[in-house]
Amino acid sequence: MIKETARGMAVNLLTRVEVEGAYANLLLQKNISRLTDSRDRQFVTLLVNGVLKHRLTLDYALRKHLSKPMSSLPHEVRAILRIGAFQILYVDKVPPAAAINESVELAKNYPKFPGLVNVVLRKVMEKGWDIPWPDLKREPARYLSVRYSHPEWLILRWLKRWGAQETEALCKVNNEPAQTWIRTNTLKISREALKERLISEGISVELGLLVPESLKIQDFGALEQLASFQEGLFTVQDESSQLVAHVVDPKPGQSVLDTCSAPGGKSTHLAQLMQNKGEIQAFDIHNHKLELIGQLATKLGITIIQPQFGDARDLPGIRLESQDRVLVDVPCSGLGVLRRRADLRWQKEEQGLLELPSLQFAILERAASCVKDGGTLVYSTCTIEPEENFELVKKFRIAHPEFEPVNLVEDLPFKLEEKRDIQQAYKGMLQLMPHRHGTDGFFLAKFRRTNPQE
Ligand SMILES: C[S@@+](CC[C@H](N)C(=O)[O-])C[C@H]1O[C@@H](n2cnc3c(N)ncnc32)[C@H](O)[C@@H]1O
Repeated sequence: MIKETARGMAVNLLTRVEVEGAYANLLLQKNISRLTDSRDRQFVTLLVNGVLKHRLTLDYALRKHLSKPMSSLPHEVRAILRIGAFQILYVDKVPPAAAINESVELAKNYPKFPGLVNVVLRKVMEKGWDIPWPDLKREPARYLSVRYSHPEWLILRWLKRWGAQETEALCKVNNEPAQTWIRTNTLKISREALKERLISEGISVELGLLVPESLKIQDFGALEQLASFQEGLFTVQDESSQLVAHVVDPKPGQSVLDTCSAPGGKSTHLAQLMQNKGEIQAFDIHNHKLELIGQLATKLGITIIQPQFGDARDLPGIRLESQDRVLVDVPCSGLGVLRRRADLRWQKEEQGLLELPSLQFAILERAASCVKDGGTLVYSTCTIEPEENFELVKKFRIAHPEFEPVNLVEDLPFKLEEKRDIQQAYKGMLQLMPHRHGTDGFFLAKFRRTNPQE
């Protein structure tokens, strides 16, 4: 095994991802603390996530300079080449010559390969992006797939729906580094006071524009080590996810049902908005994840959440028409968060996508049955696929005329700018897109149960 410098650890982890099919984020979490310098920890994370995200493009560029197939090389040598090429092509702060020298050093663990690594990476440096690409006009899917490192089946879906320009814009944004957002725990501190506190802890902070609790942070080491984090003054949550609880709009004292709730990001936000008064039944089908809800609630000083083990298609123990507010944050394809989850794009298959809507619909229908007369139902996903979003909502509306859409224009904590967003919001729906809104891809729909006889 290669020595554990930052680059050495990145090679070892990427090899394990490839050979064992291990999850990169879990491997990073487990191993990274062995590096004592926080800059090394950040660098390993950058290399591992960067190589996973850009793997298709990196392999395409490397293959142009290799005389043998990548598959004939040992896994570790492939990882060394990818890490080298990633630094040369994507990381401005590493001089290309340093990237090559460090890669050759790593390759010395594999006696036949330092020469090959040196020659190939020198060519990557010389040629840069100036290599023959597939033709955008003739082979748009292939071009976008290798140029932006996305699976071709996914590009084909998007091209059919949005055309080349919009698909390219989306792919570009998916490859940008994800920003870190946190949510102020307003039960303990105001956003302004938290901002000051974080600045005093050496962190760069910017106020978010979409919701009143969000802050964008930069230049932090390990968040868990900050006193403000340990005191439960905030939790990490993307800004678009923070919108959901505001759209649910629960009031103190109400009964709230969160059908798919682990690890508790939205349940705890709902509790904040309820001033920790009332009752939240938080279901999830994975028992081990329910513990996370309890841990997060305790840390944030929240006592009104009752984690419940159960399938949201059944919701055992929840009476019909008993809840003031119901949130249905369904399991989904996650294709709105490709920027944030480096290897997610390679874990998905089209067949899996096609199977999701029937599960989502079954959950939504059972959840809807729990909404009181006059109560509201919010459906949310972190995807941009219409089958899981608009089309599913349309089917629900046809099957359930007892639910009317709730106009979101007034309900959102920020002002919509684009006409098409406003039109959708009037019909109770909002689709955020990474390339148009700068957020994760996120979908929301809100309905109210009405009594048709009245
Ligand atoms: C999008 S995540 C929920 C995130 C959560 N609302 C939050 O904000 O932290 C979807 C959750 O649904 C759960 N899940 C999947 N199938 C389910 C089912 N049939 N019934 C209940 N929960 C389910 C998963 O375990 C996962 O935790």
